[in-house]
Amino acid sequence: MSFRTIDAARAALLDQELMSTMGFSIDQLMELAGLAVAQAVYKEYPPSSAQSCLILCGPGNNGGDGLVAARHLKLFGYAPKVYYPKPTNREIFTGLTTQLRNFNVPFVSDLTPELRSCDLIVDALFGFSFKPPIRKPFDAVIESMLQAQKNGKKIIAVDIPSGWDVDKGPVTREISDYQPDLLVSLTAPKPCAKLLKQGALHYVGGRFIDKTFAEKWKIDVPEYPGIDQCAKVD
Ligand SMILES: NC(=O)C1=CN([C@@H]2O[C@H](COP(=O)(O)OP(=O)(O)OC[C@H]3O[C@@H](n4cnc5c(N)ncnc54)[C@H](O)[C@@H]3O)[C@@H](O)[C@H]2O)[C@H](O)CC1
Ligand SMILES: [K+]
Repeated sequence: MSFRTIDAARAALLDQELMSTMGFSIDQLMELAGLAVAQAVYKEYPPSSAQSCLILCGPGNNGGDGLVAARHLKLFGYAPKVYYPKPTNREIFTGLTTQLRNFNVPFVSDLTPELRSCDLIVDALFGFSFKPPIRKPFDAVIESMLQAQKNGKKIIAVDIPSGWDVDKGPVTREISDYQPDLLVSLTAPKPCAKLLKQGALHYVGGRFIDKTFAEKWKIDVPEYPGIDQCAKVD
């Protein structure tokens, strides 16, 4: 695993620079991030092999990436459902939820039956701003998600496997055995990505930086194939 990483503190600074001197808006970045996640899902688990996806969305921007991914997954031919227990009132999030309602994507509140019936779980609970330990109600959500994985469901983690310390990995007891089946790192992998188990699938997405910007931050721009929004990390 010879990729370069960016730690939690610098990832937040990089994000701020993208949205200040680089001239991006959060909507743009989130759209490209969520699209990258949906594309990585499609590449590894095409709708011919897996149809129903449960998207678990947290209270921050990681959850927003999940909402965007849900819309693209629907357009790609999946049957996504969204679990979003702590929705925020910020305009970008209310817009994303309105879009999903207009796309007839169901918002579900009873997690247990949904985890039982889905094929894929998208873990968009927490990203690079997560600080352990996990607070309620998300401790129980993550526990149920891990139980579903033991029952054969595949987990796609958005940016960080939720509950992992961004820089140190699965340090707390509750999530010590959590390993996603697929991780989609956004902009660049965080240090915890080095702790993915052998054989786990790993992509980088968030195709919004060029080589000059990447060099300044000492990260890599992956070799995105053609017009793809995500690239596999070997
Ligand atoms: N440049 C990029 O790559 C982009 C990445 N994006 C995504 O944004 C997240 C980071 O988003 P942020 O809003 O800063 O934070 P999080 O989503 O990680 O979570 C904040 C949220 O979670 C709560 N929280 C924190 N710790 C805990 C805890 N222990 N228990 C319970 N709740 C907790 C906190 O209160 C907040 O509400 C990044 O990872 C990418 O996925 C952007 O979408 C686009 C640019
Ligand atoms: K996540």
